[in-house]
Amino acid sequence: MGALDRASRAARSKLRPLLFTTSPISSTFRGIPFGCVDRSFCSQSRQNSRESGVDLSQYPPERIRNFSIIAHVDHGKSTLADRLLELTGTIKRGHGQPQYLDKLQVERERGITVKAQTATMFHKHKFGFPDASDIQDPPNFLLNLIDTPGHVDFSYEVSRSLAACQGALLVVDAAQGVQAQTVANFYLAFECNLSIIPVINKIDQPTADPDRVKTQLKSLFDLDPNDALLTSAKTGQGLEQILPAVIERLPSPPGKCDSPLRMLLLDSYYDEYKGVICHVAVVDGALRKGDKIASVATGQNYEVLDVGIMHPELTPTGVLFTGQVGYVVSGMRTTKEARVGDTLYHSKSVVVPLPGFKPAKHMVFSGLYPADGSDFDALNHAIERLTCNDASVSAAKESSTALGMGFRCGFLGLLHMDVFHQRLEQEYGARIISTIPTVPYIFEYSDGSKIQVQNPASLASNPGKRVTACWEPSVIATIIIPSEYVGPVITLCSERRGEQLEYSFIDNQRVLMKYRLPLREIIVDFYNELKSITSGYATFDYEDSEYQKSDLVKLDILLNAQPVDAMATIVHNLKAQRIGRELVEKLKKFIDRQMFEITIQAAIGSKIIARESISAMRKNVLAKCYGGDVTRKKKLLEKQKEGKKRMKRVGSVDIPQEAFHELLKVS
Ligand SMILES: Nc1nc2c(ncn2[C@@H]2O[C@H](COP(=O)(O)OP(=O)(O)OP(=O)(O)O)[C@@H](O)[C@H]2O)c(=O)[nH]1
Repeated sequence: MGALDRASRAARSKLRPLLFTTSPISSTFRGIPFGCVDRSFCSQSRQNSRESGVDLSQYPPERIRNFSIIAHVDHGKSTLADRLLELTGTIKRGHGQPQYLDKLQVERERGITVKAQTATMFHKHKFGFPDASDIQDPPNFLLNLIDTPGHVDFSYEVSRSLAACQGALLVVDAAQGVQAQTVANFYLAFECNLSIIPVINKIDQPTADPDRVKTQLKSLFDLDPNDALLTSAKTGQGLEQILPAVIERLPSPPGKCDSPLRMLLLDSYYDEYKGVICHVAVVDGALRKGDKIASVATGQNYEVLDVGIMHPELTPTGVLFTGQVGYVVSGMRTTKEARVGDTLYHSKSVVVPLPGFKPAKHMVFSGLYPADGSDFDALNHAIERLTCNDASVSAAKESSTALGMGFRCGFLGLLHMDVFHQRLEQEYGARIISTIPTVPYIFEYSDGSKIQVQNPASLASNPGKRVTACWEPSVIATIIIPSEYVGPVITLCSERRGEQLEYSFIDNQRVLMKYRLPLREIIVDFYNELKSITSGYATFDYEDSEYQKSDLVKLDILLNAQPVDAMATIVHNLKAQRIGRELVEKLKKFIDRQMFEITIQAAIGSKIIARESISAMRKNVLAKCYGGDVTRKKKLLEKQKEGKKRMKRVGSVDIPQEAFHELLKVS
């Protein structure tokens, strides 16, 4: 029985009372007039809770709802978040910037969310409050919305966001229906015991079929079809139901106002002026500017220099109370201090640490080197800063004979790796060379010792020791496709050494298949190929599974008979010949002719399995520049010099940056 089945069974047996809280008003605050809850809580804090006109003392836990928006990629999370921010007046209608919470350049360029973003909204909720004065009063609810990424590589962001929430809007595209990441995200929320409100979005589309989606929600998750809200984030239809449903169906945060402070560190990023800015959820107690706080993880003490909410920009409030989500600046300067999942508390108090988060599991490793060796310090600085905002990346220093000093980095997937590279270049101006991505293999030697290999180069022949066995990580992949594409998908999975575990219809048109696949086989190009053979209709998600015994070999690339450690890779024996040939051909295409002949070889141990050569020639950039203009000649020579900077000299051979990039694409 697969993990999904287990979770599904669990869902069916114990979910019902948990998820379908359909009563209009939760008894915790039914009939409590606004402003009358826990007066002592309000009065003790009023003096310093108004830094920017926002009085957080008006929002005890009963008046707070923390919720995430989760969905498959492109089902409309960020657009829906925009509409909710507009509805509550948090941002102006027609602010001219769609997907407001997708702030990173990489998110805007790729049209995907990669970082979860929190925004605090204030909302006046009238329904169910018999006290008429309540309606006259200012907004009576504080809502923290967390927009999450949809792509499988960023599910760590999703699971961290869910830890700060008590509920989630599960958004499903009315035309596409439930997709692979809808399933994955549902179970993430389910495991966190969140209450779920199903939202069927994009009902304005001509092909929308909300009834079919309701049937899927019922059959897959046992969600009551009557609980689903029908919306269009594009036209605004049905949106007015969302916030009342959030307030009435989701529980308030459970913390204790009069207990010592405990804050969960959710996320952080580095700001040039303020240092590290931490996003926190206040689980118990209250935090004020000037307080002395300590970290459970590092034992270090800090003074709170600034504290506030994301509304949606940083808005100082001077205080955060139980159940609220906001930011804290406390003079932390490095990532090593701001540990995601850490518990922060008042220095002199004694607290039980919060459970924190499971450490991120790195699925893909690759070497990152400065394109120009002298930029190592700059790259070091950039990685240090960026890992502060993306705690799921690991980075350890390593050195390569070919590329000099660099880092071995661990990522959650290939898209994650790609996005990290792009952010390094865009946000920090770093120019990098990355080596062929690899997965963490396990090798056993004749003396019985076992090692995990994250860098193929480190698998150097070990004198006196022979490799006796090896294992590779596998995943359980969930693929949802229209039934007419079943044949090609089965062929693709078999070519990738997959083993079918499940085949079932989720409605009368679509099939859900589960495969066990070696992780190595899906990290490069599997998703693209799957999309192309199913005309874009397939959706795919995976969870890691156990290690499986495998027949692996180290494939070396040699330039002029010298092995290039940065180009070594570990492959399955059966595929070694083809991959070796492809790597050699790619390199031949990208390496320019030089003053001497270059031989490129692929080898397993001492056996050469593929060979190409590039004949000698000096590239004369001035060849077509007949006669006269000396400035034009100078310009061409300058350009050539600039181009050379982007080359990496390995032995005596200059290799352009693109050659390394191209090698990443060989599977
Ligand atoms: N027709 C229609 N299009 C919508 C609706 N909501 C969102 N879209 C469009 O769907 C596309 C994806 O929307 P996003 O809000 O970026 O989706 P997302 O789920 O946040 O995407 P990721 O963050 O990449 O997972 C955009 O082109 C939106 O304009 C809707 O209700 N109707």
